[in-house]
Amino acid sequence: MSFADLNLDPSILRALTEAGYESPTPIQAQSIPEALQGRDIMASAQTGTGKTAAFTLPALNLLATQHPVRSRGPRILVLTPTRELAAQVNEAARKYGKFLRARCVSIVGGMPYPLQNKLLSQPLDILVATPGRFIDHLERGRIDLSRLQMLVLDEADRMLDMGFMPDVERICDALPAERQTLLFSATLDGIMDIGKRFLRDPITIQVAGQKDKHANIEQRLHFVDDMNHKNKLLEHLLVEPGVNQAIIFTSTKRHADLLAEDLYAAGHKTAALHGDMTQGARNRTLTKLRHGDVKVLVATDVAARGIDVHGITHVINYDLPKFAEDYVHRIGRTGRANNTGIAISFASNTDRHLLRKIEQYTGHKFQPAVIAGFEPKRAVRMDDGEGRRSNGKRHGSGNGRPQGKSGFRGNNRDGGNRENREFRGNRENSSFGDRVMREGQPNRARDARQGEQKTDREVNGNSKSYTKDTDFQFARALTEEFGQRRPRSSNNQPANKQERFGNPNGHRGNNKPRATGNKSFGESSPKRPRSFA
Ligand SMILES: Nc1ncnc2c1ncn2[C@@H]1O[C@H](COP(=O)(O)OP(=O)(O)OP(=O)(O)O)[C@@H](O)[C@H]1O
Repeated sequence: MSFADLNLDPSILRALTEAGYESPTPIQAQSIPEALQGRDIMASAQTGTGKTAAFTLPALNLLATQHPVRSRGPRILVLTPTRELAAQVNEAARKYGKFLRARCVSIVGGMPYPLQNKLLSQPLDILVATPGRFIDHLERGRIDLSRLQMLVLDEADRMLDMGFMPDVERICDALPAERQTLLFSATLDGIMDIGKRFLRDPITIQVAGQKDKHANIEQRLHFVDDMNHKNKLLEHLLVEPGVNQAIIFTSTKRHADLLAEDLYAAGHKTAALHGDMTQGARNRTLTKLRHGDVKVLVATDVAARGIDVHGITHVINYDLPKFAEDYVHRIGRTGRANNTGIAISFASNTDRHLLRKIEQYTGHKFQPAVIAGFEPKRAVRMDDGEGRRSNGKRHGSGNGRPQGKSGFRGNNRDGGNRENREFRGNRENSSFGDRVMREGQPNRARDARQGEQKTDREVNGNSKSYTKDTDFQFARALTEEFGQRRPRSSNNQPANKQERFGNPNGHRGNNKPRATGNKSFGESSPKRPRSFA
């Protein structure tokens, strides 16, 4: 099938040819004809399979016909759970709607109101928004909904998880009842109820069951003894041939910052991406990732959601996600648009319950892999319902020596010959990530210091303290900011990991580069923390 068979407006076909698209992906081939018929749709497909175009193209096709009502308001509203995703959808709509001269605007939280007010006062066709900021503008009477024909709920599963459904309900109540509604999600599990509430007689389209998904992503698992082992393995993996760009996921924003700083100091073009950064900083980091100026992104779940960057060859789960759905979204940052990718997860024996949840969700059974020179010292237990045990599958050349194209310095997990290590000066006897490691382990001296732990305001004038640490707390912060939202139940878990861990240095962020001594990875010297590339 070709795009020409889909009955799309010629100006859209021209834009697709210019984008280099030859034929529709399965989700596009199935959704576009139904959407063009005016049907409401609930659709799910694997990450990276072109869901954005699956709803954007029929939405744009509406614009080829003039609306009878002459007003300025949007004809299409796309709601996304995150700001980054909104920016990406907006960009895609502009690309595909280039020859239609579609007027697309993105309105998200964290950006100044005056500019958004100005954008909303101009005539527009497609409005891409996060629910909270949309409601803000709606309540202030800044959005004219009289022409609205189509609502798209993108990443509906995530909107549900992040507690946006009450907002979505309020928005749906305000929209014309005669609209068409398209719902796209990575999974339809738990979404059916939403379909009944917000869609009219929807057709359900599911491309590949959960078990068939991600065939193009090689999923590896490495058992690790401790943080030190994890860091050595990470150092090794990042310099393996074939790594173009990588996203490393950590469980906390604080750890994302620390790991990014240390990787940067080790010579990797690294940046962090998480919800404590300003939206401007998040956008700049993503632009650098897109341009290849950032090679290693250390991110948390919310911030990295939906990132579509072609060069990402590797996803590394430095910490396993707490929710199996997040695993699927993480690994989906690689292997996009028919490419292949590698997803590597680190786990210890205490993570087995998380592994089991992921296995149940994805239908993919992990076979622990071992890289020569990086074998776990503790016996690996991969128990499942059948009592399976494994000591790990050997991965790599198996010549007994660690691999890596250059600068390997990791086969020395107990310290050993530290003179040859890169981190000298004030970082003697440490490897990158050691601070992350120290933060993750019990430390009496540090615990004793906890009472005097400083906030960032005290240290560097930044009002953010790192006491709120997980993405789910970020979701909660959004809830507090915009009212009404219902964070998922696990938000109520003991929140303050970071408070428990304390801070080994008593403070952070003095913005001074650390001495890095002989670097083996790259040449540049660190100049500042956080946005390092
Ligand atoms: N028909 C096509 N031919 C070639 N490339 C395509 C086609 N459709 C989409 N793409 C490209 O595939 C990539 C992934 O598309 P998209 O971001 O829409 O995936 P997705 O399913 O929404 O992923 P996620 O669930 O992770 O957000 C994009 O870079 C897009 O440009």
